[in-house]
Amino acid sequence: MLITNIKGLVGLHPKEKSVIRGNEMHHLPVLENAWLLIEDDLIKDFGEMNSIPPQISSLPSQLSVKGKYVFPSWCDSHTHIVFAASREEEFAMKIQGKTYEEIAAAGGGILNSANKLQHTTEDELFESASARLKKMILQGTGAVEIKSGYGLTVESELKMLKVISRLKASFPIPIKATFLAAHAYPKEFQNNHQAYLDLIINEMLPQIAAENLADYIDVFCEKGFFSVEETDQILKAGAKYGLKPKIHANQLSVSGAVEVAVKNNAVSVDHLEETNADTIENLRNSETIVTLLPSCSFYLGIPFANAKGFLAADLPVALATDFNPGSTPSGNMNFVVSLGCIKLKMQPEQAINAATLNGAAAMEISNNYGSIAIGKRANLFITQPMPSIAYLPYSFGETQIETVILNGEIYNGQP
Ligand SMILES: N=CN[C@@H](CCC(=O)O)C(=O)O
Ligand SMILES: [Zn+2]
Repeated sequence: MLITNIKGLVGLHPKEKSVIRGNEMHHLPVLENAWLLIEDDLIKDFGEMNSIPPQISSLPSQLSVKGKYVFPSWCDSHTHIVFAASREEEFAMKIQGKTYEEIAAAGGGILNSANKLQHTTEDELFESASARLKKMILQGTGAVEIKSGYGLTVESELKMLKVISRLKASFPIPIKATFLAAHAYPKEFQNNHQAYLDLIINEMLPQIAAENLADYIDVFCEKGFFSVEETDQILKAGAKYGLKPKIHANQLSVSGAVEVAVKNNAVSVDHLEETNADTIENLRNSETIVTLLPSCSFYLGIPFANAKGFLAADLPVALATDFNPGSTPSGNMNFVVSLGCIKLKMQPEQAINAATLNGAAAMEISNNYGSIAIGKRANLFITQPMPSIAYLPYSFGETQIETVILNGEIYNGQP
C-alpha cells in the first residue's frame, strides 16, 4: 500500500529510539507533504512528495490523503477491559459526593465487579471484551495491555487471563496480559491477608506460569488495599516466574508504592495522582516509566498528576486510558491525549509521544510499535483533514480518526 499526499507524517523517531525522556518529549518529528510505503505488514519507506521516486509513484495500490495526517497508532498500556458489567449505579453515588474509598467500603468497587465476574462465563467475558476492544481500535488504539484483577479467586483469575489469551489470538494487535489478583482483598480474607497472599503465590502464580497466561504482575499498592510489604512479597514471588511489575501506585495517597516498584525493577508505575518530591527522587535514576491516567482523575474528581514535575525531572511519561467499569469507563485514547494537554499541561507533541512511543515502551514493544520508522509494524491511523497536529487534542471529545491501518491493512472492525 502506498499512501500519498500526506499533510504530515507524524512520529518519525529513529527505529532504535525505544523511549523518550522528559526534556526530549517536546520533539515530535513530522514530515510534511509526504508519502509512505507499506509492504506486507511493515513500513517499507517514506519520503517527501516532491522527491518521490518514479518506481514508487507508479505503484498500483495507492491511497491519496490530501489534507490529512498519518499517526502511529495509540499504544494504551493500562486497561482493565475484561469485566462482567458496567457500574453506573456507583455513578450516582459519586455525584452525591461519595468517595472512591466510601463506595468500595459500601460493597461497590472492585469487589462488586469481582462478584459479577465470578458468575459470568468465559465466553460471555470474551464477547463483551471483544466489543470494547473493537471500539478502542476504531478510535486509533493499535496495541493494548489488559489486566486481570476482577476474579480474585483461583478459578476466576485464570478465567480472566484465558479471556485475554483468546483476545491475543483473535485481534490483529499486540496485547500484553497483566496478572492483578492483588487488586483487592476478597471479603473472606479481609482479616487474614496472608492467606490471600499465599493463594496468589502458591496457587495462582504457578498455574499462570505453567500455562503462560501473563506477561506482567501488578499490585494495587494503596491504603486499604495492599501494603508496601505485601506488595514486595507479591512482586518477589512474580519475579521467580519472570513476571516484571507494572504497579498501581499513589492513586489515592503517597503510599511507598513507587519506592517498592522501583526496587523491584518495575517496567512502569501507573496513576501517581498523588506525588511528592520523594516520589520523583525515587524514580530519577530508574528505567521505570511514569504512566499517567488523566481520564481516571477526570471521572473520579481526584487530582491530576504532576506531569510537569515528572517531565522536568527528565522522566519518561506515558499516557493510557485505565479503561475499567469503576474509575474510568472509557477507552478513548483521543480524549486521554486531550486531557494530557488540557489538564496535565503537556504540549500536544509531548502528549502524542506519551500516547505512542512511550506507551509502547511501557509494554516493552517499542522496537516494533509506537513510531513510524522503516522496518516497524504498519499500525497507524489516518486523520480527517486537520489544520495542524494540535487540532487533534484541541478538538476534545471528538475523534479525528478516519482510517485505521493494522499490519498494513485497513481495519473495519472485523473481528
Ligand atoms: N485502582 C485500581 N483499579 C482501577 C479501578 C478499579 C475499579 O474501581 O474497579 C483503577 O486503576 O482505577
Ligand atoms: Zn488501573
